[in-house]
Amino acid sequence: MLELLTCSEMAAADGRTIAGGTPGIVLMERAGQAVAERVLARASGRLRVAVLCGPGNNGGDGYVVARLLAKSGHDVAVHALVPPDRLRGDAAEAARGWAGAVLPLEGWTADGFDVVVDAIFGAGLARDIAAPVDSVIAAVNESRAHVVAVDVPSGIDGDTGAVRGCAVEADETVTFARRKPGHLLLPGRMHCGRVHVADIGITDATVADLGVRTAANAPGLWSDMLPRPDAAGHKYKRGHLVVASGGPSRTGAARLAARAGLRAGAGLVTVASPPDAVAINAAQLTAVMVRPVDGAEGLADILGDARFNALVLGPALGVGEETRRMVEVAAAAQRHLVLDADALTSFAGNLAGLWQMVTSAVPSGVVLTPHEGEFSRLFGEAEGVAQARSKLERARAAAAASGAVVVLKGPDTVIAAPDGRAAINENAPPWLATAGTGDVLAGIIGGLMAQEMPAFAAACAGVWMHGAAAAAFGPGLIAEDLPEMLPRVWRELLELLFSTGN
Ligand SMILES: NC(=O)C1=CN([C@@H]2O[C@H](COP(=O)(O)OP(=O)(O)OC[C@H]3O[C@@H](n4cnc5c(N)ncnc54)[C@H](O)[C@@H]3O)[C@@H](O)[C@H]2O)[C@@H](O)CC1
Ligand SMILES: [K+]
Repeated sequence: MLELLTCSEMAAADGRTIAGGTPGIVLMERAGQAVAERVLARASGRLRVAVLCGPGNNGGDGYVVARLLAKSGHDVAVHALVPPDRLRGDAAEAARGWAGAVLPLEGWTADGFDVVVDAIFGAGLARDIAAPVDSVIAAVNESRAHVVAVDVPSGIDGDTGAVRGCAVEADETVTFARRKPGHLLLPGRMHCGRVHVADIGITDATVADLGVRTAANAPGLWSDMLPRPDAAGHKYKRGHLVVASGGPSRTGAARLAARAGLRAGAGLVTVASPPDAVAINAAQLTAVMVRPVDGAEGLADILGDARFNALVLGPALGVGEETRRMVEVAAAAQRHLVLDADALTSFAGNLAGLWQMVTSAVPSGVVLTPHEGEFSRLFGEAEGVAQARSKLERARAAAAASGAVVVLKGPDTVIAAPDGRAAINENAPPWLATAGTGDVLAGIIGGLMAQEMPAFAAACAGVWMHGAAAAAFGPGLIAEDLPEMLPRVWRELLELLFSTGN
């Protein structure tokens, strides 16, 4: 159930289900039933419900909801954007099932309603909201009624999560078959409230046949690729991660990443330190080792030892030629690579160089972990990025343009692979946005890759574990706390794996 369907994939799933013998009106009836159940679940007495219906099938769902709630004894008012005789197909049929009055949507006010059912626009939203719907949405958002959105809050683009002009702020959203990207991407996610997924009879096989490439990031996506504790395990079998440190005044970021890599399960972790920063690093490291490594040449020397199988390059490493050469050396040596921060910025405006570096590292896999600023410096000019309609599409275009797995960070981090797979993360609490947490993320992903977890799976798992660690700690978190929460996250993950028999 982790797949996320675009509006056109959802339409295809509807179409195939209808072609398979389930009439569209039956799907609409089930959709309306699921929404009505959410409203009824809250009812302790007679509710005054406003059902706001648009001109398409989302409005059709609304008429079904209205009929079912009235039948259950609630006081229902239908307000519609167009008169029922202007509806077509299933929506027209659903409207015929509503015996009550249909009042205009224009000028609707929230007075006295306990519940608003938002069935104005769903997957068919095609342009920005204009008058008169804009003032109705404003009235919905100002009202104290409980707002239940059908499929998506009206005004939210289901594919991108964008607000088209203005959008309903729902308390609950009932969607069908699977969630859509717009339920997870910001700002859409903030408008949905709690999201329920209702089964309307679209089978798993129908969804599987669509070849969906987008998923919500959760353990089910990658748990079978997680490194497992092995009784016969040996630290040398769990990889040796190298994290490059900046100069004497810029060493903290590498140590954060290194500790996170160790907690993520890498067998050994070494901080590769400029010689003049070795004393500083050594004074603050215990389980993590430190080794003097002088720039790209020094790195090439130590990579003669095949046991150093994964590297994190970038946190506070410095922007420029030397950093770029270090990245190129590591890529040419075909090590698993996580590139963050300064390593990314060192390739700004040099997409061709980035591509060349990534392709020389193949098949080891390269993961890039830019935040928005680094992303635009790196990929602003890349094919498909400027035209992309959403964060999801931008990350996907960047992965295709670079050949690397791209982790585009933020409250709705998107992880995209060059082959088109993508995942949207949703477990990051707001307090994760604090200094140094990006270094920790790079370290976790590097630690998983050191254990030979494939790049896309390691990136997805790393992002999820990072969010779970922050959620487990709670507010007040600083970056140093994150690695210390990983044992708890591991325990929960492993319990989950054993309980599901994976
Ligand atoms: N058989 C199906 O395909 C099913 C569809 N379902 C519902 O159908 C919805 C999709 O229905 P539709 O494709 O008819 O799309 P919508 O009902 O979301 O809206 C399409 C209509 O709105 C108009 N419109 C779009 N943007 C507008 C704007 N900014 N201002 C004014 N008018 C605008 C369009 O011209 C069109 O008339 C789903 O969200 C879901 O609620 C469910 O009933 C389940 C089954
Ligand atoms: K809606």
